Amino acid sequence: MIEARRLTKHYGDFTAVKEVSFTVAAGEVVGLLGPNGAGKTTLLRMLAGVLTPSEGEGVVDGASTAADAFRVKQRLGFLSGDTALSQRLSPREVLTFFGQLHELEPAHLKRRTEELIARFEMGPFADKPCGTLSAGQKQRANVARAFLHDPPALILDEPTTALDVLSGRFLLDAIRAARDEGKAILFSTHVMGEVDYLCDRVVLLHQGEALDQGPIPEVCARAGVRTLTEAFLHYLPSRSA
Ligand SMILES: Nc1ncnc2c1ncn2[C@@H]1O[C@H](COP(=O)(O)OP(=O)(O)OP(=O)(O)O)[C@@H](O)[C@H]1O
Repeated sequence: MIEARRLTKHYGDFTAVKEVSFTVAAGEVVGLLGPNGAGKTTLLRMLAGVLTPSEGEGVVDGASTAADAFRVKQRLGFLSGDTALSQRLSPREVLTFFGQLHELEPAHLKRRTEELIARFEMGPFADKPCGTLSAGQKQRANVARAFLHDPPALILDEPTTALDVLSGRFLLDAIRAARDEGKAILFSTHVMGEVDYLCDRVVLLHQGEALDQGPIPEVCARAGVRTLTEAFLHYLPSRSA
């Protein structure tokens, strides 16, 4: 459903992502893990079709990010780390605006907007200008926007950023529910607890390279350790030199 095929990104002489390949199947949550600067955002932006790879390609639901970026945007919900909501519009207006861009039928869009406002507990602030909302409230609106057109694939860049423990848990449960509906979900994080709670498989990224990938027990077993944090530490000394 989501596929990275030898994705590579050079910024001048610097290689931010190097020949990374993996897949995310329908009904699966894959965690992209890596320390600051590992290349997670760069990789996710290439897969979402908003950043052109230097080499390789991304595929979402059969559509190539290079050849068919429009279809990729139809089939994908993308939560970007730097999404800025219009300061003057309310979350309800933002959802309506993006639903119109996705050409959702008006009655369906209205129902879907109400459903997401209820599901993400946005009622108390749904009609306030986004410029007046807290970071966590804005993040809920952004997540609702990614879910709006009910895409079969979701790419979420550090979705729990700015959320308190309760809101974060609430979002992780929403991701699980989406997985159970058969969606393919790829999300990035450096919070290992989220990964244990949510992920069927992980991709460990460091300095632009995939160190290992697979189900958590297998990744840990290959590194000869018990936790993902230890798995990272196992690989890092030889790479950071
Ligand atoms: N436009 C750019 N020009 C040059 N270098 C860039 C650019 N964008 C990102 N980089 C570099 O590429 C590397 C990977 O950045 P990226 O934002 O993908 O990492 P990340 O894993 O998402 O980090 P974080 O967890 O801190 O958000 C970093 O060294 C960053 O400085």
